[in-house]
Amino acid sequence: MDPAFWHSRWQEGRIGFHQDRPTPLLVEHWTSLGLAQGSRVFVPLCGKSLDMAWLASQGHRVLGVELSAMAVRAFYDEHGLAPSIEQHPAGDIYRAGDVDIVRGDAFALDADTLRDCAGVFDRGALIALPPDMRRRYASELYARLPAGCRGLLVTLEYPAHEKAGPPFSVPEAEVRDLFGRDWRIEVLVRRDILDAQPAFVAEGVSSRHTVAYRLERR
Ligand SMILES: C[S@@+](CC[C@H](N)C(=O)[O-])C[C@H]1O[C@@H](n2cnc3c(N)ncnc32)[C@H](O)[C@@H]1O
Repeated sequence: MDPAFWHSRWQEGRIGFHQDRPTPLLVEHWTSLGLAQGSRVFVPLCGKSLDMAWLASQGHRVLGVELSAMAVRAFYDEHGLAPSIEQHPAGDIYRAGDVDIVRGDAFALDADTLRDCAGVFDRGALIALPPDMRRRYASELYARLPAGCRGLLVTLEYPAHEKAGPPFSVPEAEVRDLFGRDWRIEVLVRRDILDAQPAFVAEGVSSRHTVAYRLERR
């Protein structure tokens, strides 16, 4: 899961994680977070996700971070936007409309950059990382988000011995272990998605759920 792994996924077009519509759980549950119009939302490991455009359409300012320049450029191209590009301590920052994306390593983002993020949306981010990186991700990156920040975290759960990640299975106990000290955690929904994912069934996976959590930074 080092940068070379993700760069080659983008270069070779192996981006099965990309969805051609906003994440349904985002659309269903985002308003329950009660974030104000105009507030800034952090989208870690954002790819070229349509979730960023959807959040902007809801009146948010969006801050994404993504390793792959190819993904960042594709996001703006596909929305007919011509971003400005400036230097940022963590990499280049692309800006257009209400969506800013830092092209760089999420772990290099400092607290100052994340200070005004009132919200965070995490889909395909925590679960894209292997266990040791998930611990760093929670204890370093999420730790830089400000008190009161509210988030929607989407995870996957499946018998981990039945398939190698990514995406990794991240059970509720691990979410509570990673985030429970600094974040209030509430399960919003746990949904059985095995029937909707024939590729997983073909690989021998016997159960698969997606879980949406509401997070609130203490
Ligand atoms: C599984 S994809 C999910 C992308 C997006 N969240 C979505 O739902 O389509 C994970 C993304 O994280 C990016 N990534 C991986 N490690 C990263 C890091 N340390 N910093 C920034 N981006 C990273 C990859 O290039 C890839 O685009």
